[in-house]
Amino acid sequence: MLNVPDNPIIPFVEGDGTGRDIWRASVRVFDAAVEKAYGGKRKINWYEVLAGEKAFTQTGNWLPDETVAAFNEYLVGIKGPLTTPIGGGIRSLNVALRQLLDLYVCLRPVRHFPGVPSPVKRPDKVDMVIFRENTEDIYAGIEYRAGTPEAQQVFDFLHATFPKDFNKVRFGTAERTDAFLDMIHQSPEGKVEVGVGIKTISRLGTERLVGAAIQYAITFKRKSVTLVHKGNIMKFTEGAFRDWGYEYAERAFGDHVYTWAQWERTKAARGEAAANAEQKAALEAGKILIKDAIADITLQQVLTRPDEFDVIATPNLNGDYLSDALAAQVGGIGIAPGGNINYVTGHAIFEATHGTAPKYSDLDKVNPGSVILSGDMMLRYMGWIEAADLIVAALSKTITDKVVTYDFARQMEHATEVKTSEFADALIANMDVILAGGGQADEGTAVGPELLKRAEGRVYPRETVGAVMTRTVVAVPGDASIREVSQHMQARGIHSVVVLPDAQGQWGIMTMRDILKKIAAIGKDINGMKVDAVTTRPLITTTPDMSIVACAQLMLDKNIRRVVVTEDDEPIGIISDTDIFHFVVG
Ligand SMILES: NC(=O)C1=CN([C@@H]2O[C@H](COP(=O)(O)OP(=O)(O)OC[C@H]3O[C@@H](n4cnc5c(N)ncnc54)[C@H](OP(=O)(O)O)[C@@H]3O)[C@@H](O)[C@H]2O)C=CC1
Ligand SMILES: O=C(O)CCC(=O)C(=O)O
Ligand SMILES: [Mg+2]
Repeated sequence: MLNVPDNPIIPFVEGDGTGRDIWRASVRVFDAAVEKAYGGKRKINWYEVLAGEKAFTQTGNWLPDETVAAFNEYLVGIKGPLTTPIGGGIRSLNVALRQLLDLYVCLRPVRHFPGVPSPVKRPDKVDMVIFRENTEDIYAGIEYRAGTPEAQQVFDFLHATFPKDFNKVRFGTAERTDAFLDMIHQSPEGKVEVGVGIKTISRLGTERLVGAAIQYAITFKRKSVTLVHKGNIMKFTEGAFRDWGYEYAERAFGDHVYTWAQWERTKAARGEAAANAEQKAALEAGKILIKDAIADITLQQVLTRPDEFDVIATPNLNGDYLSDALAAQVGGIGIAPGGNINYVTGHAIFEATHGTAPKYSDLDKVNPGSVILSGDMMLRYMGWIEAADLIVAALSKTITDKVVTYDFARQMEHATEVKTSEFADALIANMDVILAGGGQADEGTAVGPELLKRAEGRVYPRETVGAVMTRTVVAVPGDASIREVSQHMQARGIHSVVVLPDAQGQWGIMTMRDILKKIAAIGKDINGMKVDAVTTRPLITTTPDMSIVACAQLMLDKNIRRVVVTEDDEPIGIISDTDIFHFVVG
């Protein structure tokens, strides 16, 4: 757990290209959220450090030592994207920072915000968290340019030591090169031009990454961790990643997980039915399923069967591909946040998934959402949950208000297209609306209240409850502290939460009014009280297909102002008398 002062120094790199516009907008959002959430009690002291083009122009160095030292000293930082030239020039500064600070997890959550346009039918089904290994693999950059003495030395070594393997380098000798040129009627060249890269994946590197993913799944009650690899082809790197992942899961988290490796062993010993029964029992007992998938089919299945993927742990390059591909499903790279984290030392640098998008540089045009949400991740990492919640709630509201940048506007009807800076203005203004209680309920966040099944993306007939209800429900356990939950309700501008089923399996509801009644009865001190103390059970519920008129009658008959909407006995929305009033008045 980090010990964060109220006025922490946080180093930042504004970034190249569009990084400049995005940073200017995002930092205003962060400052406003902290100011509004803590009434001035907390404030971030931003400390600019240089990297990339700005660093080179000012110091002649692309990544000055002072920058690395600052990230090292202050533990938590944030950065904009930095340009990496293709095919030559400097190596990635982004990768260098991850390696220098040993930020071994690249954490990239991918989830859909209601109203965000998407190329898929059910973006709401995408709720995945990518744990990308961040320090190893081919991405680490041990490679040698074709025709250099270094490349030749690698081939000479292979030739001398592993001649059979060397023969697999298709154009590794001048003879083989010229034989092919002859076949296609071209003149011989008498030379070898083959670049070479080295892929390394270690047991320890795999274990710390997979361990972080499983720990995350345990903490946030996720259902599965999928190890995504290309181990059928790269057996001793990606295949080992899978095997070490399974071994570590069983060794370090045996009480919490059930692995497909266990399933295979049981199947071999006692047959498939026994293995299936074992897995079923383990999952029913709340264990997390550790499974694996080969990378190519994964890229198809995250599209066709997104609900089968939850937490994903994967080597570096797969994670790079997967994170951009998945971002597309929930609105694109403009809203794809991330963090590079070392959970052992606590060092973390948060940054968007996207790059510098150079064609839009300095146009005040691109979406700052991904850096804003990276800041949200950073604030959560620091334990400043209230500020983070405020950012997410205001961002969500700004999008549902259809105030969006070009990337969303070009896919939406009746959107108001705004500049990067104007999006930040709208978001900050919405923080006040949220705090005044006028916002929509936000989706549950990773910490605290959890989000229940979502109804986003579904269309219900006019004049039914489904068409009018608030389509997200925040649920809390009955043993949560009322104070903490009330703070969440305040930050999100919501007036009620549902309460997870009790021992009898009955859902409950706690409204702001319930809390007020309690305060009126026992005085202001709600410290130490649990949600259960003011929860009403069982719930009075309706279904999304009930007519608005019938629902209004239900509220009058039962003398209640809010009804929870359920489907398959699970809450999917809440409808209030105010919602019905607004609908009727138009
Ligand atoms: N961590 C980092 O610092 C990273 C750095 N890079 C570097 O960035 C440079 C450019 O890379 P490139 O491949 O062009 O990828 P980019 O991610 O920079 O941009 C590709 C496309 O993504 C869309 N896009 C990117 N950012 C946003 C945003 N904020 N809002 C809306 N749309 C956005 C744009 O799409 P459209 O054209 O459809 O509008 C853009 O043309 C390279 O040098 C690369 O190495 C790349 C990734 C990460
Ligand atoms: O370092 C770069 O330029 C690219 C990095 C990248 O694509 C990523 O981390 O996702
Ligand atoms: Mg990338």
